[in-house]
Amino acid sequence: MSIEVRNLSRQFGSFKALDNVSLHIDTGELVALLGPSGCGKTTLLRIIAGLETADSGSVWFAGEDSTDVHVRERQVGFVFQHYALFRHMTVFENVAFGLRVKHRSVRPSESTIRAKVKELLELVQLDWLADRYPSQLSGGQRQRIALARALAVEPRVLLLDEPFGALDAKVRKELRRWLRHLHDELHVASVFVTHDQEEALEVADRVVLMNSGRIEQVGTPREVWENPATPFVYGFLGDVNQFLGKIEDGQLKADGWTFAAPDYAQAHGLEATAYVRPHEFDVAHREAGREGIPVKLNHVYLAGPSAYLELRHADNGRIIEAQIPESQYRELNLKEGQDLLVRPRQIQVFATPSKAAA
Ligand SMILES: Nc1ncnc2c1ncn2[C@@H]1O[C@H](COP(=O)(O)OP(=O)(O)OP(=O)(O)O)[C@@H](O)[C@H]1O
Repeated sequence: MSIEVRNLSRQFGSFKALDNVSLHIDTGELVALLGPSGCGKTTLLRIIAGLETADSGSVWFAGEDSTDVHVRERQVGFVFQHYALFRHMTVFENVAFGLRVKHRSVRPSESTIRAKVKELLELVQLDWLADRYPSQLSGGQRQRIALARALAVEPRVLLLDEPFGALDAKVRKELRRWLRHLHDELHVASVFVTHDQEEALEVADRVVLMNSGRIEQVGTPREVWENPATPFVYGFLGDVNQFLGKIEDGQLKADGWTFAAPDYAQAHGLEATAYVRPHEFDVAHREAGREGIPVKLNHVYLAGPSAYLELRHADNGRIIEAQIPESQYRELNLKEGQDLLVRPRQIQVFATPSKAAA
């Protein structure tokens, strides 16, 4: 079932938690809401679920206006970060709960409930834990049971709020891959909230980047990573170097380097910033006739297949961070204190927001 939200806004007092948010999610899509703490991710998820109401805007399920449909009738399955299972119930009874509390007229028979729970436990690959209590499970197992419980009522959409937030890095990684498989099997529309960019980029079909109650960009992981639409997205998805300067004739001059800025061909004297990711620099020794930004190698940090170089601009002392393959670091025979040149391979220029708006 597709989900659509149109022009949603929500204020808490004078604080705008959501500011005119519109989004469409297709059946079968797994979408990540990604952004810093307090940007409105959970509020958006809760409004989609029907747990929270918007001040204005609408929520559509399968093309039908569901803004005023009660949470119970929306057929959504939820999983929250600290979604406590019922401690006094076995795993089996936890998963059966949503079916047992159905109104008598629609409640399945006991044998149907038992078959359904068994099937769900097999789906989350934990059927062997049916008789255990939540306290006898690991964190990852508990989250999978919470998912099985959410799925018991056959939700048409699955909403997950930081479902793996409280788990350690290794378990998180396993569970997010597993979620991806499960989602594909179920073919529902799923939305999950995360502030972990790696999690969003690895698992989701599309990523919705949120900031201060607004959507900054929606795209596939590749689109948002390769073509960040705004400075915020650039900064949020990984490390980035910034070069501040002024645009003249479609070029940004900053830190002794000329950055192409074709989007601003007509601008003159406009303040702007070039963004360069650490791995988008070529690094070379300084030689006569070779062009680049002159830097000194301050410090090298080796981490597995990559070498992280902390470089200091030779003229103004500003720090530039570069990342090169460890093999290249060895080939270049780099030593701390050496004079080097760096050349940006890929850049993006954005006008400084306040000036652009003026
Ligand atoms: N019931 C409420 N009353 C007042 N303010 C609220 C309420 N719910 C949320 N807010 C505020 O709205 C903003 C957005 O909250 P929300 O929980 O949606 O953010 P989030 O992006 O999910 O953050 P996090 O990643 O920290 O969970 C926050 O500043 C929060 O303090």
